[in-house]
This record gives sequence, structure tokens and C-alpha cells, in this order.
Amino acid sequence: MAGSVGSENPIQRLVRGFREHPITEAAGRCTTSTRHVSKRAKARALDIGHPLVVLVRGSKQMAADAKTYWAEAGGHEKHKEWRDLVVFVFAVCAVAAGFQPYGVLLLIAVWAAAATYLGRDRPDPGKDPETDAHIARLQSAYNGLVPYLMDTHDPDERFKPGGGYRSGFTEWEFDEADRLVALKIEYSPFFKDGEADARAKVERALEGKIGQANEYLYDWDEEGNKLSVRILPPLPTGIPAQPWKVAEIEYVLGFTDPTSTARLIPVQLTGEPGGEVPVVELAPVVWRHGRFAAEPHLLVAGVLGSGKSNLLRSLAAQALGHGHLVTAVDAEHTGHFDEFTGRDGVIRVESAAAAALDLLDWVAAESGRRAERLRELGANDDTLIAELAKPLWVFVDELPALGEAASRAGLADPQDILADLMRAGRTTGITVVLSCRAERVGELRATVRNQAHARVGLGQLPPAASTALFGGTLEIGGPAVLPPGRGFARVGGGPVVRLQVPVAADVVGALPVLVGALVEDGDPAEEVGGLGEPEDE
Ligand SMILES: Nc1ncnc2c1ncn2[C@@H]1O[C@H](COP(=O)(O)OP(=O)(O)OP(=O)(O)O)[C@@H](O)[C@H]1O
Repeated sequence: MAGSVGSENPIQRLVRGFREHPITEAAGRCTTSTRHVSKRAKARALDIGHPLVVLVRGSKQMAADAKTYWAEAGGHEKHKEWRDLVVFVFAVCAVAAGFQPYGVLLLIAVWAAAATYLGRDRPDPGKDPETDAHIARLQSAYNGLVPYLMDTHDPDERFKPGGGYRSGFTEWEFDEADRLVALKIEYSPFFKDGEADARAKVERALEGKIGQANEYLYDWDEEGNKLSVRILPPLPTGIPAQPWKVAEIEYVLGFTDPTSTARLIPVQLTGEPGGEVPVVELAPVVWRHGRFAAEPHLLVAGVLGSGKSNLLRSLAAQALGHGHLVTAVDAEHTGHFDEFTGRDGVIRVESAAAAALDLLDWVAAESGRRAERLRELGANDDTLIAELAKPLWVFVDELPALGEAASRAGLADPQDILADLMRAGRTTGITVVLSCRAERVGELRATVRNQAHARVGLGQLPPAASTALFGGTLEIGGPAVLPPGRGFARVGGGPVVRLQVPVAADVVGALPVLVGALVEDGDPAEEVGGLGEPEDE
């Protein structure tokens, strides 16, 4: 700036001096605030004077109608006679009424009623009922899509240069903050919606027009040639894991939009050191767990560093908090489960392939023992069954990595063992939680993947992974990199909802209530559910 001041000529300097003079600045401020005040006053005056405006508008309309009637009827001799008669009768009635007690008041009331009716606010039949701001935003989105969805073979020409947004968009929704939150689009049957590239172009164009900061959920209906888009503002991040106020059988996967669930729970946020801890109400994504649960197993897929292990740790802490038993396999040797080792309720945490396979074999044997004892007990004594089949959780972080390591070591495929465990898990009270990198979802066997009915996808998933997780042609769009713990979840056949997983960075330090004390002596495996002593494998 200094350079620009130095190169000014005397006239520019004079103008700048005048502009920056305190009096000029004060006058500018005064003008701006006066403009605001006068705008507000005008709006208020219009509000208060609205009935008067309606009366005046109605009276003008009445006068105009009367004039038209007079002029039109005057053009034809027969009509003219009839008109004169009508006016005469009307005048006589009005005068007669006026001479009655309260007659003048009655005439005024009739006039006011007629004027109010004629002057009422009526939408212009040819005008788009949307506000100008909404029209501009929708039209801009439409224009952005024209190059990608235009198709000269489309008999309906839904997308064409100069076309109106109503020809391509069938539904839209703005929220109370005037944000576009949903959009339904109908496109040409010839658009190649089966091709990921073609879909991606449409998605990126839409994001460019509506805003990159949002997150998007695209639901392509290839059969109906329709695209349904949900546009979502970012969710809150950094929610610390804590004992959640939910039912005994409920596990909090994370939090979502209040519009996606029917409930809110109190959540403590991280406060300033020494200050008060703020508590807010957030909408939880809950996974119901327990014997005979509809979705007993969970699959978490995500891109590198998207927070998969964090979610597994958060669930392990919740399971321990409910007094359940936990086993974990840390296939990539990340140490994410080390702090659970030796805690009350934690049976074993393994990372080496041989030890992990040994652990899975032990769980399989435990599953068999449970199944046998449950068969003996029959379906008669539910309380006893519930007591004996203490829920046992198996966390496998990065299952494909474990499979790879096992195959290198010439060991059995862990997916075979897990598939059997998952099949029996509903009755034996064994829950399997698996994680895997998004690009390796395809390496999971159908027998494993299809039994994990609760699904979480973290980070910006490649289309193949999100299709494998959530089915159909559902795609997640928006920023290229999402914050850790951000993704989508679907529990069973429920809707796909957005998800922000809480941070479970220091579960032992932050959640001593849940994680429990270190067990000094004894083999926790021997305490398993009382359904029989684990045998040496
Ligand atoms: N929900 C979350 N909120 C905030 N930070 C998180 C969240 N989840 C994970 N993180 C942080 O992101 C980083 C990666 O987390 P994590 O190791 O759980 O990811 P990951 O997907 O398992 O990684 P990888 O793909 O390497 O196995 C860690 O520093 C972790 O503290």
C-alpha cells in the first residue's frame, strides 16, 4: 500500500484525503445506518399499513371493474338499458339503506368487505411461486448440469441451454436457514448413469454450484432415470467418547443430523481447562446389540487414517462398560488395542498372525461350547441362558491384512473361522466387528460381508466400496478429504445416515468407568461366561 500512496498524483491524494477524513467517514457511517433504519422503518410501515393497502387496492379494483362494466355495457343498446336499470336499482337500494338506522355503517361495511376481497394478496398466476433467491440458486444448479445432462435425443429435453430449472428438477427443499438441502433430478434415459465417470461429472458440477463445503449423498435410480441428492452441512467434530445415556442394548456409533433420527442425547463436549464442560444435545446413531439382535455384526470400511481403529476402540470401551468380554486382533500392529490388554473383561489382544489365528480358534471353540450348552438348556430358561452366554466381542482391525499375514505364514484363512462364528453369533452371543481399508472391501468373502448387517463407511470412499457397503448406486460426495471419523452408516435395512464418530483417543485415561481396572492375576479366558472351561487348543 505504501508504494501506491507514494505514486499518487496531487488530485488522487486530495480525493483520498477527503475520503479518509474523519468527518467524511462519520458521514458515511451515518448514511449507511440511516439507510438501514429507513429500510426497516419502511418494512414496518408496510406491515402495519397492510390492511389499508388492501382496502385501497380493492377500491381501485372495484372502480376499475365498474368502469369496465359501464364501458362494455354501453356499447350495445339492449345492454345499455339493462345497465341503467341495474345502476338505478343499486343507487335506490344504497340510498334506502343509507337512511336506515346504522345504514351508513352497513354500507361502509359492505364496501370494506368487497374491497378486502378484491384487494386480497393473490399470487400472480404466471409467476414462479419460489422466491427470487431460491429461483436463482436452483437455476444456477440447473445451468451447471446442462453440459453433462443435455441430450439431444431426449424427447422431453429436460436439460438444454436456456431451459428452466423446473424441467429438470422435480423436487427441492430449503431448510429454515434458506440452505438447499435436497434435490431430485430427472434426466434423459440415454444418460450413461451406469458409468462412474459420467456420474462423477454430474456430482462434481452440482457441488461446484451448490457449495464445496457441504457433504452430499447421491442416490442414483438407474431404472427410473432419477437422481436424489441430499446436501448436508458439516457435522460437529471432536466429540469425546464418554459413557452415553442410552439403553443397555444400545451402542453409539456416532452422531448424525437431527433430521435423521427421532431422538437426541446429552453429550459433554471438551471444555476449557478448569472451565465448565459444555453439554449439548446431539442425535445419536445407535446400533442395537444383544442376543437375537437383527444386526449382530458390524463392518467398518474406510480410507487410510479415516478413524476405523478409533471406532473399534470406542465400541470396545462401550462393551467393557456393559460388563461384556472383549478379544481383539490388531492385524497391522498399530498398537491401538495395547491399552486394553489385561483390563477387566479383556480376554486377549493379539497382533501376530499365528497368535491371532490361535485366538480366533479359541473363540470358535468357545462358540461351539456355547452352542452345545444352549442346546442342552433348550429354550426354557432365558434368564439362565442370558447369564451363561455373557456377550463376547471379537474385534478384528484390518481383516484383509490378517488374511494376508496368515497366508504368508501358511495358516488357515481367518475369514473361514469368522464366517462360522458370525453365523452362530446371534444365538451364542458372539459379536464380530471387522474393519478393513475401503479399497480392500472386495477381498472380504460374501459369507463374511453379508453377515455384517451393520455397516459404517468412513472417509471419502471410492464408488465401488460405497456400493459394496451401502448397495445400489449410492455415492458420497463433497470435500475430497473428510475429517477423521466422518462417514456414513446403515444399520440393517435402515436408511443410510451421516456419521461422526466420537474421539476415543485415550480410552483408558478418559473412560476409566468403562474400561475398568487392570487384572493382576488370573486368566480372564477362564471367566468366560461360565459356559464351560476353555479347552487348550
Ligand atoms: N472420530 C475422530 N475424531 C477425531 N480424530 C480422530 C477420530 N478418529 C480417528 N481420529 C484420529 O485420526 C487418526 C487416525 O485414526 P485411526 O488410526 O483410528 O484411523 P485408521 O482408519 O484406523 O487408520 P489406518 O488406515 O492407518 O489403519 C488418529 O490420529 C486418530 O486420533
